[in-house]
Amino acid sequence: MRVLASAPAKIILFGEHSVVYGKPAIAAAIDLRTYVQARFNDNGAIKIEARDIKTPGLTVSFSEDEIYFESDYGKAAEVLSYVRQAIELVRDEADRSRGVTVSITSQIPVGAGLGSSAAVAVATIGAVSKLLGLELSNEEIGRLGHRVELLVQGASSGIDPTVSAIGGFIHYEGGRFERLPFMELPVVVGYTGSSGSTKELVAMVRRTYEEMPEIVEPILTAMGKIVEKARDVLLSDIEDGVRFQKLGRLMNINHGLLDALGVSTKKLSELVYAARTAGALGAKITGAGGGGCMYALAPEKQSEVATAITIAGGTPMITKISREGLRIEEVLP
Ligand SMILES: Nc1ncnc2c1ncn2[C@@H]1O[C@H](COP(=O)(O)OP(=O)(O)OP(=O)(O)O)[C@@H](O)[C@H]1O
Ligand SMILES: C[C@@](O)(CCO)CC(=O)[O-]
Ligand SMILES: [Mg+2]
Repeated sequence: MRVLASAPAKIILFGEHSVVYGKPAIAAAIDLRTYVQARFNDNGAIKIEARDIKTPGLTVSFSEDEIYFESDYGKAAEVLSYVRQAIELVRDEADRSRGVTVSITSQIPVGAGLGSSAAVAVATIGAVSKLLGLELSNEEIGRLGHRVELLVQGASSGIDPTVSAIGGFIHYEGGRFERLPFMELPVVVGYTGSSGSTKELVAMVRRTYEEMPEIVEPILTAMGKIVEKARDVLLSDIEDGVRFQKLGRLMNINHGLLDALGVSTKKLSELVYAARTAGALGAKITGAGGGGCMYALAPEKQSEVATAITIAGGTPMITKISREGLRIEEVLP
């Protein structure tokens, strides 16, 4: 038997980092996906084939007529830890005796703030649980995905695996989510081309918080207030033009506060300012930062903003919100 599952990337519209401290956040699934195929193998082991993730620490030396390979197995194992933990959690719930092979292909840039870790965990749990005959709802799979992130990262709010599992638009707070009405948002994502590790960025913010709680706490509180205002704007019965203007202002304030926490980079800020100059109503980091992506809200200006992001040295992506979360694509005997 073979099962193919897929799970989407996400953007955090408002509230990354502060959500780790129990404040609310708003996120949406987008139409980039990670695909995971799971099948049984005969040797009782876990085998992972991750084709589009670079193997770190591989050194190749050439001499006269010989080639030597040296690999840092520790680093390679660390990179696959989300997939491995996802498989282990499902085997703990079902059957540890059967060997499982998992093959991954992904459209989501890694470490870019678009939730690649959550998508790979959720798609793996979806495929392996179906293979092992467990009937889990997408919500339950989102909760298991949160456990994977906690085990690997040490800290995670759970918003990324939740939105990847259930899709659409959500308001998330303290482990609970509320679905927001679906709407098309005219957004452009800008990728800096560099990556940041969510585990390290969350730990860095934690250190700053512990050093200066009297300064960082009000920043996190303000971020939570931005999210509540944004939720009111998203739910209110106003004309789209006014709605986008209000959201744009809130995005710009949220970006400034993320910058104050130290998670922006020169390149991210350049893309943010380039997008605003080209007519975006708002632009901010999305996800953990430290590289990765920003997004801009640009009604009727998406192509101008995409061009400005390219000129500033980034890669623009005009994405759509994905209504669907985890999806079982096919089950073959
Ligand atoms: N296609 C993949 N195959 C295997 N592992 C992956 C894949 N994509 C992501 N990962 C795992 O996720 C890690 C990156 O996760 P990280 O949380 O740091 O960034 P992100 O999820 O892309 O961004 P953010 O958390 O800010 O949204 C990689 O180092 C790797 O361990
Ligand atoms: C930085 C963070 O807030 C969002 C990462 O997409 C981490 C988390 O919520 O677990
Ligand atoms: Mg992640």
